[in-house]
Amino acid sequence: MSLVKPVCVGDFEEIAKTVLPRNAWDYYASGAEAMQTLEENKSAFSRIRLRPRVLVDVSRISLETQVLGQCIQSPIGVSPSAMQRMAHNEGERATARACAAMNTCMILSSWSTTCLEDVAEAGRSVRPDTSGKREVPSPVRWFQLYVYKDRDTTLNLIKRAEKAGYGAIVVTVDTPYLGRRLADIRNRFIIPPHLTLANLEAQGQGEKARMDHTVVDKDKASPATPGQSNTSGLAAYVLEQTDASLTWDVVHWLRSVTSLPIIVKGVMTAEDARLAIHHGVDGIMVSNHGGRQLDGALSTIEALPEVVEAVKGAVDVYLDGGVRRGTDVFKALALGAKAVFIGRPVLWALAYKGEEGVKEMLQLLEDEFKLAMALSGCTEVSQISRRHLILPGDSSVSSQLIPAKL
Ligand SMILES: Cc1cc2nc3c(=O)[nH]c(=O)nc-3n(C[C@H](O)[C@H](O)[C@H](O)COP(=O)(O)O)c2cc1C
Ligand SMILES: CCCCC(=O)C(=O)O
Repeated sequence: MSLVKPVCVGDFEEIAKTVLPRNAWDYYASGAEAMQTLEENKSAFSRIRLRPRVLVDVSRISLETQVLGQCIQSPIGVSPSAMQRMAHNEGERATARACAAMNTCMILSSWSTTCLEDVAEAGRSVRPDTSGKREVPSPVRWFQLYVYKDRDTTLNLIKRAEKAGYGAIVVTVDTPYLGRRLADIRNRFIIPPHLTLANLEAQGQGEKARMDHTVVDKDKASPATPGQSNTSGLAAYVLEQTDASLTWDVVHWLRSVTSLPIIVKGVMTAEDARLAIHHGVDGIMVSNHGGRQLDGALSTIEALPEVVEAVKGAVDVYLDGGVRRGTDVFKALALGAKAVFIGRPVLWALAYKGEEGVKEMLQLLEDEFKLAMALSGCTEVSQISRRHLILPGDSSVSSQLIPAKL
C-alpha cells in the first residue's frame, strides 16, 4: 500500500486507523466510558496561549535535556504501552531501536509482547547519530511495573529489569482496576492468541502470559470488589492478577528490593505529589493513563501546575497524555515538566512503518518543538518558562506574572 508521508502526528493516527485490525485499533484508541478525559487531555493544550519573544538569535537551538540526571536528545520520551506487537510484528523491539537511534527515553510496559531482555538487546544494537559529538551515550530505558498479587512474580520482573540494564522502575499507580473501555468490553478484548505477555512467559508463567482462561471468580470475589460486571478479558485479568490493595507502602517495598530509582506514574494532585516526596520517590509522572482509567479526571496539562508547585523542585516531574504537537511539548515544559512522554502516537507510528515509522514520528515532533522554541525566542529548553504562556485564568498580561520593568 502506498502511504502519503505524514506531516503531523494526527496523520499517523489516520493511517493507523486504516491499517490496524479493528480489535487492535479499538484497544489502542479507546479511553474509559464517555472518553471525556481522553479528549480533554488534547483540548486543554489548545486553551493555553503562547507569548512569543522576538529578535533573539535563534539560528541554533538545542533540545538537550536530562531525565534522572541522564542526557537525552530531546524532552520527548516514549510512555509504556502494552502489547505493541499488535501494531507491528517487531513491536517493542522496533520502538527500542527507534528510541535508541533518537537518543531518547523509552519506558517498557510490564505487559510487552517482547520480553524485556530482547527489548534491551534490540536497543543496544543501535547507535544514535552522534556525528560531531564526542560521546556515544547509552540509551535511557526504564521499566514500567504492574504489581502482581503474587509478589514473587513482581520481584522476578524487577530483578530481570535490573540485570538487563533498565535505569529506573516506573510503578503505575492509577490502575488498581481497569477503567471501563466500552469498545474492549464489546469486543471481549484479550491479548490475541498468537501473542503473549512475554515477560511472564519468559519467567515460566505461561498461564499468566495469556488471558484465554482468565475468569472472574464471582463466587470468591468480595461483593466490595469493583469492576466485575460485564468486563473485557483484559479487565478480568487485571482483577485476577494485579494487586488492588497497593498503598504508599509499595514505594518502601520497592526500595527494599531494588536500588534503581523509583518513579510513580499516575499522580494527578498536589496531595499525592507531597506523599510521593514524603515516601522518597525519585520522579513523578503526571498521568491519567491517557484517559483510560477514571473518566472525568482532569487533563494532565491542567493537573501539572499543582504537582510542580507541591514538588518544589525536589524531583523531576514528567507528563504524559494528549501530547500531539511540538507546541504541546513547549507548554508542558513551560509549566514545569522536565520532559513529556507520548503513548498512542508510538502505536500509530508502529502500525504505519515499524521502527522507521516511530523514528519519523519522533523526528517530526522534535522538529515541531524546535520550531516552537525558535518562534518563541528560546534557544535552550531551560529558557522555556511560565512567562511564555497565558493560561485561561490569566488576564491577557498579568501584572503579577510580568514585572513592570520588563
Ligand atoms: C494501548 C495502550 C496501552 C497502555 N499500556 C500501558 C501499560 O502497560 N502501562 C502503563 O503504565 N500505561 C499504559 N498505558 C498508558 C500510557 O503509558 C500513557 O499514560 C498514555 O497513553 C498517554 O496518553 P497518550 O496516549 O494520549 O499519549 C497504555 C496506553 C495505551 C493507549
Ligand atoms: C492494567 C492495564 C493493562 C495495559 C494498560 O495499561 C492499558 O491498556 O491501558
